[in-house]
Amino acid sequence: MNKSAPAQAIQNENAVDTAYILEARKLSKCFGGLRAVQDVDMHVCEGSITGLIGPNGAGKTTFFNLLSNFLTPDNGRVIFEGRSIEKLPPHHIAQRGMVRTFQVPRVLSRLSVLENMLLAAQNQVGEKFWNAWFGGKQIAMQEKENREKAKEILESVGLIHMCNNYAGALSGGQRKLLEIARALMCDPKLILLDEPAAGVNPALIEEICRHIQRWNRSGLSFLIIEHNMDVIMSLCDRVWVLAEGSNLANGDPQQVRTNPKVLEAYLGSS
Ligand SMILES: Nc1ncnc2c1ncn2[C@@H]1O[C@H](COP(=O)(O)OP(=O)(O)OP(=O)(O)O)[C@@H](O)[C@H]1O
Repeated sequence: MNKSAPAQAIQNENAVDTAYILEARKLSKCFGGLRAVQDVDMHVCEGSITGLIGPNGAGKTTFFNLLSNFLTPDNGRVIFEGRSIEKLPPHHIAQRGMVRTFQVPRVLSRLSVLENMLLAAQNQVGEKFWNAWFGGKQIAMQEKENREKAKEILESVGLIHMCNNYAGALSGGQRKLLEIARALMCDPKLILLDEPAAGVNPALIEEICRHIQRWNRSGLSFLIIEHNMDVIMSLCDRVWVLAEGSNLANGDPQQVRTNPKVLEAYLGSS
């Protein structure tokens, strides 16, 4: 894991830097006349925790939607582990190892916590599994493995005691945790987290941060949108700043925090 990899300029359209697990090149998206994301470049170094910040309406969630192809970019490329993914459907991107969460967690309220986890595993095995293993015995074996894996992950995030409860009975913070736990069922290499601390009580925020650091130590990379600057400052190696849909700045958290352009963008938006 290279925590102190220096930023390297994006060189030419086809050169791929293998130190970057994810790279966005000139990504753009308009909604009618509104340029929500405009020519945005960004990279995430392998093994890093990278932050994405900016005032409300800066284009952060739209940018996540473009990275994960929940929205089709008007222009630009998304490169994950050296290969273009901007034309792949979201579930194929997840199978390659990049998974995301949402600002408002998308848990299935009327399924149990455990069932929510098992659904994520089905996405992971996808067509490959169903095509290759049509026999009931193999499916049963796979289900047993998934169940064990789900319980292990739930245990590690402190939700195991709720595994048979409806997901709808979880608190807002616990839903965020379940969404991250569900992402782990896909054995990701990179997780995109959209505001993991929003609406979460301080004790649970600390717990979520500790989990993120623990998973990161074991090799998982993160890209995190977050308004809570304490979270960004304590977790991130590098921070990218968007304002009005464009790149404003990037650097280590301290550089970004004291950058006059960044301060102005935030103060100007209040
Ligand atoms: N589906 C959509 N249709 C039209 N406009 C949209 C759509 N999604 C986002 N926008 C607009 O694009 C701009 C960027 O929105 P986005 O949600 O990406 O910002 P954000 O930085 O994530 O904001 P916040 O921090 O408040 O969540 C906003 O002006 C928003 O109103």
